[in-house]
Amino acid sequence: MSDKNLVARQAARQIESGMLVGLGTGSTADLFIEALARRHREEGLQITTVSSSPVSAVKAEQLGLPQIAVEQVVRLDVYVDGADEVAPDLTLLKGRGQDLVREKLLARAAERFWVLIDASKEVGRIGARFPIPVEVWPFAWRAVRGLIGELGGTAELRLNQAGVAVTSAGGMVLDCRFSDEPTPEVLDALLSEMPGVMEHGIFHQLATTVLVAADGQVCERHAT
Ligand SMILES: O=C[C@H](O)[C@H](O)[C@H](O)COP(=O)(O)O
Repeated sequence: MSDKNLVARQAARQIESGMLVGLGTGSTADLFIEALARRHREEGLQITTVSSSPVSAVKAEQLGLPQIAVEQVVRLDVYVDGADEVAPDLTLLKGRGQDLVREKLLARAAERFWVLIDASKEVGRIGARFPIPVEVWPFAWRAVRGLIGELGGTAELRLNQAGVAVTSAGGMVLDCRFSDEPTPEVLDALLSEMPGVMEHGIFHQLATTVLVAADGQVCERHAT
């Protein structure tokens, strides 16, 4: 079994009947959805789910998981998702996919936010491997790119085979790099208050537990 599958199953085992569970997006979240659906089907686990993306919503529906719409959510018991990078203080980088707005909304609304990774996602600081995704209103992308430049960064408009990549919330994505990088805390605050920004991929002080799989074992890291 792959490390991703192992960590997904371990997280699914920790879900209890009666919970409202947020479903993340991505290959690891997919494996968690499958493991959760198996428990629902085979063990009668009684849960309600809410999805962070249309893709996860379709998958949950196909597997028979009871769902509510994100519009109905005020608080949820646990949000479970993958990440692209995890720093030692459990700051995350997310958003290689394109569903940041709902992902962060659910992560913030959750009592607990469990992050599922294999050891390859652990980094010394976020931004070490991947650029920081900043989701922008389409009309604002050049202006935001200018503001990123004023912070000493560079921003590249994300493209895909169809041309410009458009997120599930209708935004465009600037993949940003900072040579003289401010701390994640400072960058989080600066990007969050920047006009034209819908959301960004720094998840600071949101994760409560990171489950890390390596060599067939899972260990847990908890926020302090
Ligand atoms: O927007 C995408 C999400 O942030 C994913 O959770 C992240 O990219 C990790 O994806 P994966 O589990 O496929 O590595």
